[in-house]
Amino acid sequence: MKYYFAPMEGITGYIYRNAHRKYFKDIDVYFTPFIVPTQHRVFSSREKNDFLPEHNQGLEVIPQILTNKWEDFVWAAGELKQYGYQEVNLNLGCPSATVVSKGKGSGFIGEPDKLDHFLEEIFAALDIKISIKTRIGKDHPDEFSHLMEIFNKYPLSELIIHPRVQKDFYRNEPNLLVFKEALISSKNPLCYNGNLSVTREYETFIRDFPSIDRVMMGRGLIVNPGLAGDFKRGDKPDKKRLKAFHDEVLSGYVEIISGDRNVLFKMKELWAYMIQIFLEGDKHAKKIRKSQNLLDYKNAVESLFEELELKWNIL
Ligand SMILES: Cc1cc2nc3c(=O)[nH]c(=O)nc-3n(C[C@H](O)[C@H](O)[C@H](O)COP(=O)(O)O)c2cc1C
Repeated sequence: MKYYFAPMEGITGYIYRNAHRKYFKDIDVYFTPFIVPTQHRVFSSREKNDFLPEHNQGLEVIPQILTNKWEDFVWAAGELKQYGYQEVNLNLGCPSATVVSKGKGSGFIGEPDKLDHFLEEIFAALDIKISIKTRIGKDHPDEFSHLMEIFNKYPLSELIIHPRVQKDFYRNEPNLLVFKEALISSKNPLCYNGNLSVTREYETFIRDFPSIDRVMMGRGLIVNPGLAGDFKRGDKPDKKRLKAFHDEVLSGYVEIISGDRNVLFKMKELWAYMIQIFLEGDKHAKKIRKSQNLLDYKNAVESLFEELELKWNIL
């Protein structure tokens, strides 16, 4: 089984990815949060810093592109190839209103003819591997069989399916029935993504889909950065490793982000997930949320690691 770290905008940038790689070795491929090429033909400095090879040493990284203009995709993929990337990923999943209203992300799968034309152009123009990360429809799962006919026309390096529709956002259960049909109809290799957050869910999934050889995890990995090691070997990280990982992420952000407030914003977003592996974390989570400067924040985190137990040490 290959384990992919899902792209997560605002969270899985290069600081996070490098810290993760240092303390948790089980991820085969990291995907960058989406890059949005524009007609100005420049990447933002945030985007560029994220994909620069010197910021991704020793990591297997696939940059993800979000656009519905084939010319912009071709430009961005061509640039990324110059930086040494051999594969890029197209985002057909982002459900956010601002993206969808522009016909991008999961908005793009609501316009299948336009998508087909886009794919025709990019596959004709590019000499680089292209994968797709998609939802199963904009409004309804019934849309997926037609989308699959389109995907099947092109030699994707893989099709990553997050079996929800745009309107689900991240709610509701992934539609495994549609995924099962995709397994039969896809001419391209498939990767599954969605709600693989604990061993029980993973074991049920691999029992039900024994032919799948790659899975992508997002939120579950932010909650428990050691999730892939747990899936592989039942290896659950201890507090020492989690703390060292946390400290590495924090010092990375302190180095590149100016101002406590902005650093704390990033760290607090992480804690919204990480707190879930601690028993009875409410009081400590509140202290972290309320911290206004780095000193308060560090004290709150120190006392959390000292005082709280990890859920799996008790169960
Ligand atoms: C905060 C957040 C940011 C995300 N950013 C991206 C993104 O940049 N590109 C993308 O394809 N998916 C993005 N996703 C979706 C995830 O990659 C993944 O498909 C989703 O979380 C479902 O997988 P999970 O149940 O394992 O979390 C994002 C999800 C969240 C919650």
